[in-house]
Amino acid sequence: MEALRIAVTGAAGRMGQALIEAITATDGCVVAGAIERAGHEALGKDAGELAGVGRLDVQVTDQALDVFAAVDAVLDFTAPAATVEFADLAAQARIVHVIGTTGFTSDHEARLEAAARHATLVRAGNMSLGVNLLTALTRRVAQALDADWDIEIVEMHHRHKVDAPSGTALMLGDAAAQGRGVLLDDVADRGRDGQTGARKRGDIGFAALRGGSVVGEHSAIFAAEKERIVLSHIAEDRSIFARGAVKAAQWGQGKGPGSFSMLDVLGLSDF
Ligand SMILES: NC(=O)C1=CN([C@@H]2O[C@H](COP(=O)(O)OP(=O)(O)OC[C@H]3O[C@@H](n4cnc5c(N)ncnc54)[C@H](O)[C@@H]3O)[C@@H](O)[C@H]2O)C=CC1
Ligand SMILES: O=C(O)C1=N[C@H](C(=O)O)C[C@H](O)C1
Repeated sequence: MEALRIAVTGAAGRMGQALIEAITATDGCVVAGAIERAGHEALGKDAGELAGVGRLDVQVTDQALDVFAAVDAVLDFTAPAATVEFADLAAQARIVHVIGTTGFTSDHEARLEAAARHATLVRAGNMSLGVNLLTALTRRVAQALDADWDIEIVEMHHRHKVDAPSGTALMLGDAAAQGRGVLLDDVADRGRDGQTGARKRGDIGFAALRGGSVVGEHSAIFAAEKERIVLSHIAEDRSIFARGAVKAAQWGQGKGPGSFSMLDVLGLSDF
């Protein structure tokens, strides 16, 4: 059987390098393209050497269209404005677009939905097995409890992270809202400062901490009178996200077009 040809966008980034490593470690998958933004110092370098896995004879390029035409899937952990452009290219090339990027606005979301009419998109604010299981558990717990239980989502990440709340925190908040049968947009409290007034019953609150090299920590807290349930996940290494993304690329072959989640990939949609 032919190897699955996978390209990585943002190849020089923290996740880009973890993705190159994960692809090379997966039987039946090869790195067939590596993309960086125009002007990046990594352009022209070997993608394998950049990621510390040895020479792969794949040069980092900014010519995304050429790369997309020659691969079966692209793993994209970059930035929202870049990802919506890549989604259009993936739709043209009819390839699987695995999107790990976070921080989308509602305009970006609409563009991704449009692209999904032609492309197979697999999207998740977090691609690890553990967080997706936590997401399914959060929905179940929220379903079992009434609004006497206040829900708060707390996350901590490294000092370089540019979006807040994290994509994972929003996934957990959305799961909690679904469990409660409400829309997250109607109940989310995303920033408290000053004279906020008392907590509103039914709100889902978010708090984001930033510092050091923390890979990613998330808790969904259910707080009632005199008791609390805390569901937590701690990411110790970016390889957990990268492994999930490679699995999504494999799963997406022959599927779609459409927009899928990691819960679909992991068979947790009905958990
Ligand atoms: N869904 C998940 O499981 C995870 C998602 N993420 C998300 O992935 C994204 C990237 O995170 P990091 O790797 O930590 O960031 P990073 O800043 O280390 O890497 C991003 C890379 O994308 C490149 N890039 C930006 N615009 C580009 C363009 N137009 N074309 C090509 N490359 C471009 C940058 O030059 C950079 O090398 C963030 O949105 C983060 O939240 C991160 C970890 C796990
Ligand atoms: O930026 C990161 O690093 C991470 N981003 C994702 C998020 O926004 O939740 C996933 C993970 O927590 C790491």
